[in-house]
Amino acid sequence: MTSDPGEHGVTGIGFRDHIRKETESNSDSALRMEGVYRTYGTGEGRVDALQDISVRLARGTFTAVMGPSGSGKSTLLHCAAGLDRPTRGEVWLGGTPLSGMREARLTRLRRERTGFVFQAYNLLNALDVQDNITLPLRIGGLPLDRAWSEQVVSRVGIADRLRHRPSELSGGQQQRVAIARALITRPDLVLADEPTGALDSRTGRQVLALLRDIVTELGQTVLMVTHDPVAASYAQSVLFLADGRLVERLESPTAEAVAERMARLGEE
Ligand SMILES: Nc1ncnc2c1ncn2[C@@H]1O[C@H](COP(=O)(O)OP(=O)(O)OP(=O)(O)O)[C@@H](O)[C@H]1O
Repeated sequence: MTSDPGEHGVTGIGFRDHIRKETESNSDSALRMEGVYRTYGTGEGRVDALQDISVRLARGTFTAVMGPSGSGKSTLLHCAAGLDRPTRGEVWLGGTPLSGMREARLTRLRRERTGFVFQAYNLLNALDVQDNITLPLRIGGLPLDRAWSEQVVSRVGIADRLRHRPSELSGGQQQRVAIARALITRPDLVLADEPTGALDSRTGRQVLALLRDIVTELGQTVLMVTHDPVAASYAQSVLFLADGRLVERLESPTAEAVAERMARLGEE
């Protein structure tokens, strides 16, 4: 059998396959970061907040980010969400590369493709629960998918509170509303920054179980920054940062294994 190395040779096929696979795997991924650096300041005041970060989050996965204070966790979250731009490297959100994107388009993409859950809930008390949940749609001029909205509201367990104001809800209920708001656009990536930081441990665990359930039951992808090894143990994998570098990835973490890694990285 003969073959034309120009058309079928290892190099030609390999290269085309490589490009095709890259494109496919990027759209399979909720998030991909490749060789990401983020440097703040110059000279004496220079801080290398992220150094050579490469990571890929498959859709429908729950990943925690841990590391000592100042290790770059928030910077990683912000670069992943397009809130901050890497100094070097590339970020793909749901297969779309973010570098070079104009600010207005990046803002739109962020509204449509990411959902944020904060420690402090950040709900608007002037609006009732229903309007808080659908606010990202109104801000982004996006249509309401009624079936998805009902599924989300019922899954987070606040269907009987839709006409209440956030101040009339417990902390755990408010965080559930915030999770529903993060999900309403059916984003590529839900970013959670210390989502249980303001909750007692029992309520915190219920919120973590909910985050895990939106991954397994609704197919969402969650990236969560936390200081708490128990919180991290709800994720399917944990990324450990130290001095801006990704130093370890732990699969199927237990709280004990996470705490042990953190102690090694110098944090109690
Ligand atoms: N806008 C900025 N300008 C200058 N330095 C910054 C800026 N943002 C972050 N840094 C620095 O980058 C490093 C990483 O910060 P980052 O907030 O990502 O860490 P972190 O792991 O989230 O910390 P923590 O757990 O304390 O919240 C720190 O040294 C921080 O001081």
